Amino acid sequence: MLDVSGLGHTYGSGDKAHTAVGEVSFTVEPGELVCIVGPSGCGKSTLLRCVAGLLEPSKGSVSLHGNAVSGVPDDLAVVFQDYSRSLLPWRTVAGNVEFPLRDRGLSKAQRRDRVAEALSWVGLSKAAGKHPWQLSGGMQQRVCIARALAYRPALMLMDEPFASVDAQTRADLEDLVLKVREEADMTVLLVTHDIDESVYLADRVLVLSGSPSTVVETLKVDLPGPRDQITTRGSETFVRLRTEVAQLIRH
Ligand SMILES: Nc1ncnc2c1ncn2[C@@H]1O[C@H](COP(=O)(O)OP(=O)(O)OP(=O)(O)O)[C@@H](O)[C@H]1O
Repeated sequence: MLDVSGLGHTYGSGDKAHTAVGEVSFTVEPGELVCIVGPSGCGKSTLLRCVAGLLEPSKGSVSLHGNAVSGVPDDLAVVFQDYSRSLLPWRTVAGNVEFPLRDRGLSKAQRRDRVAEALSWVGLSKAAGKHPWQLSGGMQQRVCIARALAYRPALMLMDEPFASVDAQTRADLEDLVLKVREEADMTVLLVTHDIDESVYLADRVLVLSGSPSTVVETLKVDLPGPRDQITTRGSETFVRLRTEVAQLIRH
């Protein structure tokens, strides 16, 4: 579905040039959940912004369904870390989720059904009429996830989506992503700096080196489903994989 080939990005030029992403190649297959993990500042967000078409890479290419990405593709939704700046404060929760659907060629009834379905996936049906500022941080991030789901993108990109919420909410949101990904048959590419989170969520973990980043290793996560915060994280396979990722990042 997604093919990233020889992608690199340099900010600035001349003396001030800074190469954030060296050369990165990978693919994501339909239905996969792939996590990108790497040391702080290695260029994870830069890479994701290039994949999203928000930033033009200095070299290499990105293609979605075989079509070169230049500009933000229609078939893609992004969930950012900063949920408070992602939502429109003057619109209700339902209004925020509906907002991107206006250009999808859907009738009013279809839009209403999609909003109701997405809000029920994230457990926010009862908050449909509230405004973002009336919700907790975790609930606001659930609205952002619902908005992405209602859009039904071929690919959902998530940039450190749980970094700004408390530990318990983070665990709940991780499980929410695993659940809705099954229900909505989503393909997800998620960036995180949290090694445990990457192993817990992913089918494959892509480990990046320090900046200018390259792919150090791609690890297949052979953990059985459904995953569970306590038993999965306590399993021998989980501990082996998280140790492997930690060692790869350290080198
Ligand atoms: N707009 C910009 N102009 C210049 N340099 C930038 C810009 N955005 C990011 N950088 C630099 O590029 C490098 C990679 O940044 P990026 O945010 O992609 O890394 P990251 O791996 O997502 O970091 P973190 O894990 O800390 O969020 C950093 O050194 C950063 O300072």
